[in-house]
Amino acid sequence: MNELLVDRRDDGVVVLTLNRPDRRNAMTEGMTESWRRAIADLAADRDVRCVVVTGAGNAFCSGGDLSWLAERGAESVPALRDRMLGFYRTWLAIAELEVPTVAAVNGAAVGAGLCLALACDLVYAAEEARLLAPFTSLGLHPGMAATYLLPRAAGVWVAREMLLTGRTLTGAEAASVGLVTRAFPRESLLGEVLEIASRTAANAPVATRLTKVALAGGGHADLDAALRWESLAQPVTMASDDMLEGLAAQRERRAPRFGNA
Ligand SMILES: C/C=C/C(=O)SCCNC(=O)CCNC(=O)[C@H](O)C(C)(C)COP(=O)(O)OP(=O)(O)OC[C@H]1O[C@@H](n2cnc3c(N)ncnc32)[C@H](O)[C@@H]1OP(=O)(O)O
Repeated sequence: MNELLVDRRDDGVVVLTLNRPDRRNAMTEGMTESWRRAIADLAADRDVRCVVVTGAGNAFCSGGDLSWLAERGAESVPALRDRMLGFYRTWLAIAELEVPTVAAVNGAAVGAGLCLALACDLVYAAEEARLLAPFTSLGLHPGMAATYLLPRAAGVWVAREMLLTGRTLTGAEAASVGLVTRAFPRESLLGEVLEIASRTAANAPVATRLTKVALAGGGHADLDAALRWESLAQPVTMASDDMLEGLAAQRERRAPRFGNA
């Protein structure tokens, strides 16, 4: 079975579906390798406008495959360090894509699976989805940038509760504390996300890529850095045909027809 499904839609949206529903889409080495190739392909493809990540079946992703952890073998700490760094970097390469990325958290998002969702630019969850990061109850230090991604998304108090006590949030609770962008009823989640992704994909590609890059990682560190970036990036878009097309479309009350990235 293909553990990662890649669906390229006509509107420039690509849907990546983690596909091990019987194991709640737990990450294996095979899935990780498929992910590495898929992200590299997307990074090189100028026709891609937006990437959606979701899970097959009733879960988003249950994190690292527990059977791999249980059968850890005799690997040394330095060897495990290299392996884990490679694992984290492969999955979090989604954060390096220049196009907007959207997580559709259709069900449980656990540990590294939750971090994968939080590495996306927008995160929408099913209201009843369970979101948790139970590393320490498994005897593990958090990984997959959990100690960075959770406080950044939800603030220190919620992040500490999730990482120290193992608190589980529903999708609705996660939306109310700002851990995710918004929650939808499970049955309408994917439709809503595809609609949002399609709208995002219809915006001017260069302006969208530059905006995504500016916002990645939480935005610029200070006012001056933001002004310096914007005073370079905004003129790039002012000089583009896309801006003329956007203005004409607004004037003529029609949808814009933008060029390629
Ligand atoms: C380096 C990375 C570290 C981390 O990511 S730490 C976090 C590790 N992940 C977890 O601790 C999650 C463990 N799983 C769960 O808590 C639950 O599952 C869920 C909340 C995700 C879903 O619950 P439900 O829908 O009730 O499913 P179910 O009956 O618990 O599981 C169905 C089958 O899926 C297997 N499974 C679930 N998660 C994993 C996993 N992470 N790795 C390997 N297998 C998993 C189960 O064992 C079971 O299997 P069977 O049907 O044979 O009993």
